[in-house]
Amino acid sequence: YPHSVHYTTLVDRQSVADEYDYVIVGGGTAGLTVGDRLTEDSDYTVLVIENGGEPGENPAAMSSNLMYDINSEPQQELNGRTFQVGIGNCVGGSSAVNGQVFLRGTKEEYDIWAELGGEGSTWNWEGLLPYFIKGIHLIEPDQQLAQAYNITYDLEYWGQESNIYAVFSPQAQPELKFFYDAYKVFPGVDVPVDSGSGENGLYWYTASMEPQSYIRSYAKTGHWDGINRSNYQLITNSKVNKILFDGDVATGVQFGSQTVSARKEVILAAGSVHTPQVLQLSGIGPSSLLSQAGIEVKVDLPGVGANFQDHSYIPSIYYQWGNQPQMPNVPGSGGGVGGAGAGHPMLGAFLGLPVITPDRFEEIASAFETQDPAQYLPSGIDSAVVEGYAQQQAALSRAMRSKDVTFLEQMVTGQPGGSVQNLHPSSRGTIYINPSNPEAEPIVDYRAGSNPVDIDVMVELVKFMRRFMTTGELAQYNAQELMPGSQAQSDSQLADWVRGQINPSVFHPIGTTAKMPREWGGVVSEDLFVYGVENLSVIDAGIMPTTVGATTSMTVYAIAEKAADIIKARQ
Ligand SMILES: Cc1cc2nc3c(=O)[nH]c(=O)nc-3n(C[C@H](O)[C@H](O)[C@H](O)COP(=O)(O)OP(=O)(O)OC[C@H]3O[C@@H](n4cnc5c(N)ncnc54)[C@H](O)[C@@H]3O)c2cc1C
Repeated sequence: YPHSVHYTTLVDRQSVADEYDYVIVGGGTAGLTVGDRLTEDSDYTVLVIENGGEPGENPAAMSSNLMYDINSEPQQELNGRTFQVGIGNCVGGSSAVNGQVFLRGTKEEYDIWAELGGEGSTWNWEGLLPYFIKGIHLIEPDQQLAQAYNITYDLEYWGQESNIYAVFSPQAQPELKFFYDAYKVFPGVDVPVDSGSGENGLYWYTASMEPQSYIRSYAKTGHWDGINRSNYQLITNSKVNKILFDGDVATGVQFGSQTVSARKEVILAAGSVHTPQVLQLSGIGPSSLLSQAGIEVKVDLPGVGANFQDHSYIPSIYYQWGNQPQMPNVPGSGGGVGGAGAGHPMLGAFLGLPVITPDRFEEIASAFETQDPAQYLPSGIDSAVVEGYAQQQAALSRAMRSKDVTFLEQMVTGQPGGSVQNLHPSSRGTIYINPSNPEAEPIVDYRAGSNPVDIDVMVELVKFMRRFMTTGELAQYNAQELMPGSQAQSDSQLADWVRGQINPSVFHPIGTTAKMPREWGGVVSEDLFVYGVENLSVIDAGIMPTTVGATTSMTVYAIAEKAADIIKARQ
């Protein structure tokens, strides 16, 4: 693979030019994707400014030396616990340290983005699918393994051009086929032909890794290494402090004691946690916060840092078999392949609320739908943010009634029980600068469980696991629940238990610079321009107005591919 050779210029501070066409803040997943695409045209120059350094080859998931050290505020509704805010701090950003689980959401989930964007929005499934195809290169699975395990796929949903790879693991475990067979016949569970078809249910999925070597495939290997273009430059170990303006026009950025100008645009790709910080430090954000921090207000944009969402999960529900099941007679394969996702072919169940809780989904949806939208948002939050939440409430309560919007993700490990994830939390958090030390890490508050619907949904996810483990195909194995166990039977006992168990982050932060109308608390427009100023865009995970039922990196690549086309079209 040619990209193991490093060609593209890594500049040092002395050799940064005074001016580029585009200055991209953050050399992470979205930043490098867009940097690569914009410099395919040799007429345009790009400087990417990255806070972290360069990782070595094949960085391990969650390498602490490649990550920020940030902890959340204590979570009141989760018994006051605090949580690690995981984000990559290196070239490649979070794609350098993530778990490599490579998934996309369902059609309905992306269609909600268009609905929240306004009439004529192209940020729907149909408008994003070409960018999933452009952005991701699928490598077909080993055919023998595919046959034995029912690993199906459809090349219609994938491309063959990108240097970002989606690869089926070469390893196999009969235990997964055992659970596959049990899930397949569970009431309401569909089996789409491809994990990327925009449908949910039970499917085998890929990991972001290189073909053959199975090392990490990420923004650095796909969009930086081996690209020989003098118009594509990257400076590392450089933190952007703020955006520079001439009137309302963004003209460049300041990093440390240095500045650099952008002839065409400043493009923010610092991720969901730091892009709002850079905006707030530049005077774009909620005016009350900025005044508290002593920052002159350039644009009162209350949505900056609001609307913060992440997936949440319970790490483990423990079972042991009463009667040990016989495993199916399919080929297994040995170890020896490194990297997340390489350990076994990856299998998951992705299910809508009507499948999870046929008896209660309607009650939960109507309770959510009829809430006063301001009731569970931070008190005193701007009315535009409340209006945006009201719009989301309408869309998400409909989503609760659809089996095609994924609320539960259960990654199948081959062991009984396991983790359950809620992929559509209703609570909304905030990421704000610390008014007494704005340049320090921002204050991250998930506000997890602040909307009680999230506790209800998590209780139903636990009850679903119980139903799956003890009825239908699996009933004959007489599985015994060790945790939560017999102490937590009633819904209210389960609610107490989940408050002590929920982790509010699967490291998929989104929503803090949402693409929504300004009067709904949005921060960027349909063409990704920040409201109230010119020549300033955001292209990272923060623009997602609502979560999708999937890990986020593949969606970030698709967003970035689309963003690159949008930006090029305005040249
Ligand atoms: C531990 C972990 C596990 C994950 N697991 C998975 C998974 O299995 N599957 C999956 O699909 N997704 C996973 N994700 C999520 C996914 O990787 C992210 O959603 C996605 O990569 C975010 O892309 P981004 O471009 O928005 O931000 P990032 O890729 O995080 O890029 C932002 C970049 O901006 C830089 N930056 C920040 N502030 C500044 C500044 N002021 N100046 C200059 N540079 C700055 C950062 O250092 C970083 O490099 C995981 C994430 C983490 C952290």
